Amino acid sequence: MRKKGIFIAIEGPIGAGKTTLANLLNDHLCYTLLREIVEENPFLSKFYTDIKEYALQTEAFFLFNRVKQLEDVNKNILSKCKGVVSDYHIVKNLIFAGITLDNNQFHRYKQVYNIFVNDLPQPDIVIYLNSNTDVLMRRIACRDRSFERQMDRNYIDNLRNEYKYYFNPLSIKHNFTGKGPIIIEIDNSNLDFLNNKSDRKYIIDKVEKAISSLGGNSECSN
Ligand SMILES: Nc1ncnc2c1ncn2[C@@H]1O[C@H](COP(=O)(O)OP(=O)(O)O)[C@@H](O)[C@H]1O
Ligand SMILES: Nc1nc2c(ncn2[C@H]2C[C@H](O)[C@@H](COP(=O)(O)O)O2)c(=O)[nH]1
Repeated sequence: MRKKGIFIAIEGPIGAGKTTLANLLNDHLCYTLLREIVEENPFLSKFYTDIKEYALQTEAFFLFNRVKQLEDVNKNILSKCKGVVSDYHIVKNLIFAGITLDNNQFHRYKQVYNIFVNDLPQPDIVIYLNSNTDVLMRRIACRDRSFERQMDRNYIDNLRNEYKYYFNPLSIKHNFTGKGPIIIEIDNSNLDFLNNKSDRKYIIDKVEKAISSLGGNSECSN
C-alpha cells in the first residue's frame, strides 16, 4: 500500500514542452501542479549576457528555490497521499550546473546539492521530453522570453547532450538516488500534444500505464 502520493516530473532541454505537458497532464490527472520559478530568478537575465560571471548565483538560486518547493510539496501534498505533477526534476540543477560552472565551482556545488537532495521526495515517474535542436530553437523563439532572444545554439546542443547522458538507461542508477524513477522517454520533435488530441492521448496512455504499475489511481477524483 503506497504511503505517499504519486509524484510525476517532466524534464527535458529548454523549450522541450515541459510546462505545456505538465498543464495538460495535470488537467487530466487533477493532481497538484508544481511549476518551477523562472522570471523570479533575479540573476537569470544577467546570466544570459555573461554565463561565466552569473552562473554561480543563478544555479544557487534555482537550487534553493527548488529545495524549498519540494520540501513544502512533500509535507503538504505527497505525505497526504495526494499526487503531484511537476514541470521539473531537481536533477536539472546538476545538468545545468555541469555546463555553466567551472570545475572547481561544480565540485563544491555537487556536494551542497547532495546534502539537500538526499532528504527530498524523488519522482516515481519522469517523462523525459527530447527534441532536435532546430525544434527547440524554434519553440524558444516562438515563446519569445526577452532574456532568451539571443539563445546560443551551442548552449542548447550542450544541454541536449547532457540530458541524453543523465536519462540514458545505462547511467540512470548513477544519476538518481534510490532505485530511480520509471522513465518515459518521448521524442516530441514531431508531436504536437498542444493541438493534437491523439498525440496527447499517446502520452497520457503511457503515463496512466506507469501509474497503474505503481498501484496508484490516475483518474480525477471530482
Ligand atoms: N509538442 C509541442 N508542439 C508544438 N509546440 C509546443 C509543443 N510543446 C511546447 N510547445 C510550444 O513551445 C514553447 C515552449 O514550450 P514550454 O512548455 O514552455 O517548454 P519548456 O517548459 O520545456 O521550456 C511554447 O511556446 C509552447 O507553446
Ligand atoms: N542556468 C540555469 N538555467 C535554468 C535552470 N532551470 C531553468 N533555467 C532557465 C532555462 C530557461 O531559460 C528558463 C526556463 O527553463 P525551461 O527549461 O522551463 O524552459 O530558465 C537551471 O537550473 N540553471
